[in-house]
Amino acid sequence: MKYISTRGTAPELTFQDAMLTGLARDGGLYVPAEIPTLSAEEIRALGGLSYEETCFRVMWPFLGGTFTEEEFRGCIARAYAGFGHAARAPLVQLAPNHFLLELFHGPTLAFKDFAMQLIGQLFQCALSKTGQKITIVGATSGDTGSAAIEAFRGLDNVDVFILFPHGRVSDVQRRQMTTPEDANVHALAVDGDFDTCQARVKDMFNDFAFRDEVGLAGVNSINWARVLAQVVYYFTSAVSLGAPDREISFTVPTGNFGDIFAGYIAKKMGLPIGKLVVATNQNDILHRCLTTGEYKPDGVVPSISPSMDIQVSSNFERALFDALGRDGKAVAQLMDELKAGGFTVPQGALQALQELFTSGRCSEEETRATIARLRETTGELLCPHSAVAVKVAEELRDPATPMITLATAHPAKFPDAVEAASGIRPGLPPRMADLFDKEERVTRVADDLAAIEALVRDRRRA
Ligand SMILES: Cc1ncc(COP(=O)(O)O)c(C=O)c1O
Ligand SMILES: N[C@@H](CCOP(=O)(O)O)C(=O)O
Repeated sequence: MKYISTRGTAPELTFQDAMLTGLARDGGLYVPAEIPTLSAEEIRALGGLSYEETCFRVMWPFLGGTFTEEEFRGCIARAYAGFGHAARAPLVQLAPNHFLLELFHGPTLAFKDFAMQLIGQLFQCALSKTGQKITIVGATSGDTGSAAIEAFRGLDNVDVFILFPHGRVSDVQRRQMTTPEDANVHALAVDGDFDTCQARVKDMFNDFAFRDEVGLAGVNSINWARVLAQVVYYFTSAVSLGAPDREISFTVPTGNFGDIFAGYIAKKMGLPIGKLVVATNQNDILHRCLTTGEYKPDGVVPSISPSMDIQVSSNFERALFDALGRDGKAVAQLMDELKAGGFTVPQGALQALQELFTSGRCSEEETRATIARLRETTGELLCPHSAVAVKVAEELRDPATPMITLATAHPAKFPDAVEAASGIRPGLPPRMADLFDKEERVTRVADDLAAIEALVRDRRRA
């Protein structure tokens, strides 16, 4: 199994190297050269299996011998042992043929834990063999950062630097990143928005001298292993509703396009997915692009679903690569145009994307109203991101096809927004009860690549 870059000129890598490398050296993202498939019989056989066993069967064909079966099973077992629900990703019914996939029972209460807990284990397993020491840099709009810190804190051979937009994450999200005491984790509050943070992370990867000096690695969804681990819950949930013998649709609250791209991979692997619905908040660049073909970022507007406040959506590049017939040169050209302000998706590629993805947008008012209405009618208290998706799913779903809407975070991560909408203030689980009593440790940084690199050099342990 080989991994290739979406821009076509970086070296082909194994799964392990793609995982430890993060961004490709030509600025692209790694994808498998070919997508392995599961037959209808193999998918049917997933019925009734544990989350962990499904995880093994779905991911194993992508690993290409990087880990032994025993090592990989051990990583999976350790990754999900700490989840607060026996099913790991339980489904609850909202309405006839409309289901919510609760992805917030992991240690940091967001869907990021599914991939981050697992790649934390996979990194440790790989690094213990190579003896390498690495520096992880990550950008977050709130959830990736805390999940990464939780997965990698306390490790001797890994330093972690998380860039988050100053003043634009919830208090719970910020404290999850700033209160761990471990010496190997560093929360950096950047003057800017998430796009600024992600751009600086990519700049660090594109500065080869720095990259090689500090042994840079990435745990954002630019890392293929992150996306792959998120494919699993599409299988567990669809199979529990009758796949492969009936078609299932999904609605995904979308920002960096990683989670919905995992759904697309599940479909390519053979899972019969009907609609894949991209749900955006008022930062609706993906909805506009899928409707008109124009991709022109015009500034992030803060919303009550802050983790989706993104305009430069990393994984869209992976979807474009396939829609453009895997033409790395064409992708590189569009990405150059993006740097200069924006691009127009060529007609054929747009049509290919529109055949795969449907999209919708949910306003702030609609998000609040959906939180309140769902609480009243179903008892389910949604986080604002999940509410965006529920609203869009309600509008776009076909009543005859089961729709699974992804609930990506626990409402207690956004207590102010949820309380303002529903009158109910969601509480954190008892294990996090002291979050607001702990001391915060955070460094405020300007949007200045040289200064950020200097800080990383200075703080990482020799
Ligand atoms: C709670 C929540 N929902 C949705 C999203 C969007 O997911 P993606 O960036 O994979 O599109 C994010 C951020 O990634 C998030 O943290
Ligand atoms: N919403 C994310 C943004 C980063 O996404 P990633 O999936 O690329 O790590 C966050 O919460 O940080």
